[in-house]
Amino acid sequence: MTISQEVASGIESAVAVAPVVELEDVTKAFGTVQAVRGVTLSVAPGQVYGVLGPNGAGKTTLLRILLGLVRSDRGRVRVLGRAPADPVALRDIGALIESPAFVPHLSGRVNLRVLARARGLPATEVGRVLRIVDLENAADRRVTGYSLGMRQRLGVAAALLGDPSLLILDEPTNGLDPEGMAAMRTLIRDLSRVSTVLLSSHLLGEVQQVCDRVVVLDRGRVVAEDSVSALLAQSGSMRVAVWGRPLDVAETVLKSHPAWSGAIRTEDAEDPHLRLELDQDDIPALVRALVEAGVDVQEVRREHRSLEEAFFALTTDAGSGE
Ligand SMILES: Nc1ncnc2c1ncn2[C@@H]1O[C@H](COP(=O)(O)OP(=O)(O)OP(=O)(O)O)[C@@H](O)[C@H]1O
Repeated sequence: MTISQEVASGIESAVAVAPVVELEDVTKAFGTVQAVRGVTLSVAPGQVYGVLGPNGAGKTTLLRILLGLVRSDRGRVRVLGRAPADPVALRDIGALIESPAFVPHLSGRVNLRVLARARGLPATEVGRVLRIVDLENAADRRVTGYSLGMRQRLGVAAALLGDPSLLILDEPTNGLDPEGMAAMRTLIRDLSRVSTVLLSSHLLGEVQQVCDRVVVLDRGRVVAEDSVSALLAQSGSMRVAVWGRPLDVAETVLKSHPAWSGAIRTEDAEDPHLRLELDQDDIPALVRALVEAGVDVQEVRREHRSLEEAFFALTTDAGSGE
């Protein structure tokens, strides 16, 4: 490789990995309320990135900072390599923040046309985004007759006008029924093939299913920032269910071991077994101890904690230090 080729490929890879969103020590207070406290994170291109946290955690404030709707008090914010509200960056960002506002007595299509025209986009854009969100059949009906799910999809369609490379969606599944949620989830995954998606949610199951990476906020602070799988893996203990005979002996063995003394026998008479939390992956040691005590181990089942449990562990731990 010549030096110029090396430089070119270096530039290419630098561009390829340049974060879409970068926050460094970002803080925002509203009077005495510290909405966002020292948040640092980075969103890579093509990711579905979740901003997760309970009510009041600072999720919406964070998204509003990215869009330049709120100014941070401190810290560095870069969106698509530019400052928030930079017109060049804004042209390449689609956003759905809180409930989308549409003219209710106009059709979905006309609402989108108005928005497209205001942004100098061709009318063909409207057909394109309606197809993506699967609203073509309802496009000529008045928005007032739309279900909440349809309105949310219309909101996403509006955000998609101009084919942005970054989509910011605030609670996109909020208020939707399970069917609407599933449709939105599929849509978000589809969209992530062409755009980076940053979404906020307090619905952990949703985030677990749709996001590649998440930041967990609690009272404005980052309590975790990682891939969903890593967050689940590192979230401490896992739960294990043990079937063995005689179960009394198995119970005595486990209860006499300091790390496993929390084992409990299930109430289920039809399917008696023991359940316990393990601090680390010490299933082999547990099986060995049981076998050495003469227990026939029939089954040991590992139950992964959900992101929900991991999340509550994180936010509870964070709160206990205050
Ligand atoms: N414009 C504002 N003026 C005063 N306080 C605000 C303002 N915006 C947000 N806050 C406060 O900042 C904190 C974080 O609010 P934010 O809306 O960002 O949280 P959230 O995680 O999006 O919560 P939710 O899930 O309830 O929407 C809250 O205590 C909220 O009351």
